[in-house]
This record gives sequence, structure tokens and C-alpha cells, in this order.
Amino acid sequence: MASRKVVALPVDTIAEYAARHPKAPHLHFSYGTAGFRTLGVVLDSVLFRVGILAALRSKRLDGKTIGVMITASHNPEEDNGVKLVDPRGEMLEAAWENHATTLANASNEEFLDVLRQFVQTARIDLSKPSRVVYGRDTRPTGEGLVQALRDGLAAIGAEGRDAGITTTPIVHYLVKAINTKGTKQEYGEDSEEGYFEKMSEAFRKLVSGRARIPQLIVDCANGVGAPIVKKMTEYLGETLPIVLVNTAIDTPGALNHNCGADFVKTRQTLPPSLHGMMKPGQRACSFDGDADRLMYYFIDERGYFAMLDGDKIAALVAAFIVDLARLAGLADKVKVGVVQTAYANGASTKYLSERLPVRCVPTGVKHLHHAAEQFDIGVYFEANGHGTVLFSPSTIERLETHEPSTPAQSTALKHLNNLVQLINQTVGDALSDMLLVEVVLAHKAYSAIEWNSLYSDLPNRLVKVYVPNRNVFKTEDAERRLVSPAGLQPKIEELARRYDGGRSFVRPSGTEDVVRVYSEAVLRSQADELAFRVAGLVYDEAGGDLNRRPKEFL
Ligand SMILES: CC(=O)N[C@H]1[C@@H](OP(=O)(O)O)O[C@H](CO)[C@@H](O)[C@@H]1O
Ligand SMILES: [Mg+2]
Repeated sequence: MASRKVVALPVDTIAEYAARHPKAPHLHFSYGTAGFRTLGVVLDSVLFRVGILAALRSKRLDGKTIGVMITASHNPEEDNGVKLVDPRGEMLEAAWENHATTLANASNEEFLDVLRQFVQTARIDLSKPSRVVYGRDTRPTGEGLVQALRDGLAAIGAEGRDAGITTTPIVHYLVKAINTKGTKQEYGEDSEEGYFEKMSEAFRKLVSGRARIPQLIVDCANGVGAPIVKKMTEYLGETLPIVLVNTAIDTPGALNHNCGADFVKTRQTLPPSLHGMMKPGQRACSFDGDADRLMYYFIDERGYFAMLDGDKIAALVAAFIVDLARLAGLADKVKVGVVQTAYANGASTKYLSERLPVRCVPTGVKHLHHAAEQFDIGVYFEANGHGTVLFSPSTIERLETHEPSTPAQSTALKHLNNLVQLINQTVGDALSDMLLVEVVLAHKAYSAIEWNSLYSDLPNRLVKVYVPNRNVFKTEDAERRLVSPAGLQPKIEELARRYDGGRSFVRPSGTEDVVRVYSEAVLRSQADELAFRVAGLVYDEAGGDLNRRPKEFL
């Protein structure tokens, strides 16, 4: 049997550092879909402990680099949060989400014991090295939280690498680039410059010889997208003329305020700061606070706002990739598929299903990502604008080695190989997705108007219902049907049947203490009516206080 050097936890050092990052007794933290997320000022102890956890995860995985991103994405500026990134640039393995929650909630007195116990049960070899790369967005609480994280790393003797103020997708990129360095699967140079170079080079190749791309307005949500897109414009030069708006990263309260991808998606309207700026038909897009979500939109000739959300991006991109695979002579060798959630607009599902396989999975990027891995090329987008395209390892190899038989095949193949480089395959990336959209528009010679007319969205409405206990709501069939409370699902279906094109579903949110109701129908008024009827049903069924029943619920 191979002997194993046993190293003990440096308990004295950890205790010393931990004393500087005490946990407030009344607080409870939970590692959910979006990692830990709450008010930034209460997260100090969590970041310290996450530092230790990230180091242990690295040791558990033989010293592979783990990522840590400090952000609260599209949430208000006073919020903050933290997410861990696994070695292939993916989200943290589910079992460790529970370990993270346990460690974060241990009292100050128990903390060392809980840690010791964890090291034992998770069978972590402490003699292994530990490496962690970390970044943060522009939030004012970020700097202090980075310090707490560094103390966690120092307490356990981990090697930390500071990626500075950067986007979530860049941290994912760095993790994958670091862990594949020097291997056959090398993902790219492990630096921010490497990221810009890889992507911009692919973009230039993909649009070379195409008509000049018209100007694009980019709303940076007053967040980290601003400095990052600005740097990217230097690499892109003339190939993509960009105007940046909402770049006030130092203005208190500006982050995500009346701007950004989430604002656009939930309000279905233009950020006020863009009023008067946009010519009819001109494309604009919004990032969210950590630049992993993207929404496109334009104002039509009549002055109406038109939104091109994650579903429209998926439709545009998937059809393009299917075409390229066919043109490259790989139609029956490379299976392209799309993954959506129940929130995908019914019209998008119809459009896509007529062209390629479409799968529906529960909400949350990790479900989409895993399902997309089942295809040779898997396109996934949430309606809210988070998504990417995954090329399986064998497909990447096939694309690299396939011998084209005609010049047309060769061109299509070259485009596919450049897409592999352009797309950030670790996670949704607003910047990479934006360049991808621009490539497809350039190739198809589509304006935003033509893109939008691929299909017409069904009017839809999302309603939050505050209930005493959202945990009584349980779903099946990728969250499209309720199994509990018993008897509610048939009532929802009965209501939906009364409306032309009616569809509605109910699920508990994974990130907020609410139950969400979604509905769509052919007419706007009917989508609204259906949503408010179902919301009323849910509210009453869950025992909501009749004196506080929202007026709009029917
Ligand atoms: C309807 C909706 O937009 N839900 C969002 C939201 O999840 P909920 O579980 O619905 O709260 O936050 C998730 C994490 O950011 C995101 O993946 C998801 O799309
Ligand atoms: Mg985000």
C-alpha cells in the first residue's frame, strides 16, 4: 500500500485567523443556486470559511485550482455573495454545496470541530497542495470580503491567485485555463489577456470578409462589464463598433439600478438611460452586474420596444450551428440539441422543436449545463439571458481532424472551429455571447428586426406569490407540474385551457422566499389574467393572509 504523508490541520493558526472573522450567532446562511447571497456586510465570516473550504476542495482534487467569485450578480448594490468554481470551470459539485452550508453555519465555538470532522469524513489528504483563484465584481463590500477570503486561504496555507475586479465568466475561464495548461486540452492562456486574445482572434476570423457591422450599444449595468468590455474593444478594433453606456462603476447605488439585463427582462422595457439614444432598428444589449447574462433589444419603426432574450439567442445560434454542421458535411455525425427550462417562451420551443431536439430541465444553470453535455453540440439558454454552447470533447476532436471534401465544407468547418474558440464553454458569458450573436447576424446579414421575426413571442407574465411556506410546493416533469399541494395542478390546467394558447406553471423559487407563477397566452390581456388567476389560487391554497391578498390576484 502506498504510504500517505499525514498532515494535521493547522488548528492554532486557523483559530487565530478565525477569531478575526467571527460569525454572528443569529445569522443563517445557505449555499443555494446562486452560491451564498445576502447583504454584503454580513458575509465576512462566510468568506473566511469559504477560503478554507475552497482550499480543501482543491486538496481533495489533487491540488487542482478551484475558483471563487465574489458577486451578487443582478441584485442590488448592497448585496453580495460568493460562488465556487470546480476545476473544469464548472459550478461546484452539489454535495459540496451542503458542506459549504454546514461550515458557514457552525458557531464560532464549534467551527474547528466541524472542520476537523469534515476533513475526516470527506477523506481529504491534507498533504496535497491547494490552489485557489479568486475575483470580485465592483460592489463596495467586495474589497473587504476578498480580505476575509485571503485570511481563510492563509489560515490553511493555500496558494491564492488574485484575478482582481473581473467578471464571473472570466473567473470560470481562468480556472479551466489553469487546470488544462500544458495538456492537449489546453483551454487558453491563463490570464485576462489570454481570454481577450482567444476570443477576439476567433471573432476577427469569423467576421472577416463580411459587411461592416453597424454600431452596437452596450449597457454595462454600471458594473464590471464596463471595464471588461472596454478592454475588449481594444482587441476588437474596428471590427465591432461599440458604444458603452451605464459605465459608472464608482457611483454609489448605480449598480444594476434602472439598467442591466435583469431590469430589461423583468420590466420588458428599455433602461431609461438609453431613451433617445437609439435609432429605430439599432441593436442594443444589456449585461448584468457580473456579466454572465445578456439581453438584446431594439426600438422598432413605430417606437415600440422589442426584446431579444435568451430564447431568441438560442434560436438564432442553434439554427446557425445546425446549418454550419450540415454545410461542413457533418449533419449526421454531429448531433446538435437545445436545452431550455419551463420559462422558455412556448413560441421558441415550437420554433426550435421543428428544427432540432429540445430538452426541458429544471431551473438553474447547472441543470442546463449538464443536459447540454449530453449532445455533441449542446446549446442552452435560460430565457433571462444566461447560456452558452458546449462542444463535447469528441466533437472538438472531430472538427479538428475532419477532412472536408469541398471548399464550401472547408469554410464551414473553419467557422465551427472558430466558434469553439469564441464561445466561453465553461459558463454563460455576456461578452462571449454578445460576440457570438454579432457573428451570426453578420453571417446571416440579419438586422435585429429580421432576427426578431424568426418567431413571435407569446405574451407572458411572471408573478411572485408570497406564501407562509413555499416548501409545500413540489414539482415534477422539469418543474412543469405540481405534485403538491395535492389537487392544485388539475385546477391550474383547467384554468389554462380556458385561454387560447394558455400555459401556466407554478414552482417554488430557489433563490427567493416566494412561489413563482408563469403564464403565457396568445393575447397579452389573457396571459395576465391567467397569471393572476393562478396566483390567486396559489395564494389561497397556501393559506395566505386574506387581509393582505394582492389586489391584482383574481
Ligand atoms: C424565473 C427566473 O428567472 N429564475 C431565475 C432565478 O431562479 P429561481 O429559482 O426562480 O429564483 O435565479 C436563478 C439563479 O440566478 C436563475 O438561474 C433562474 O433563471
Ligand atoms: Mg449574473
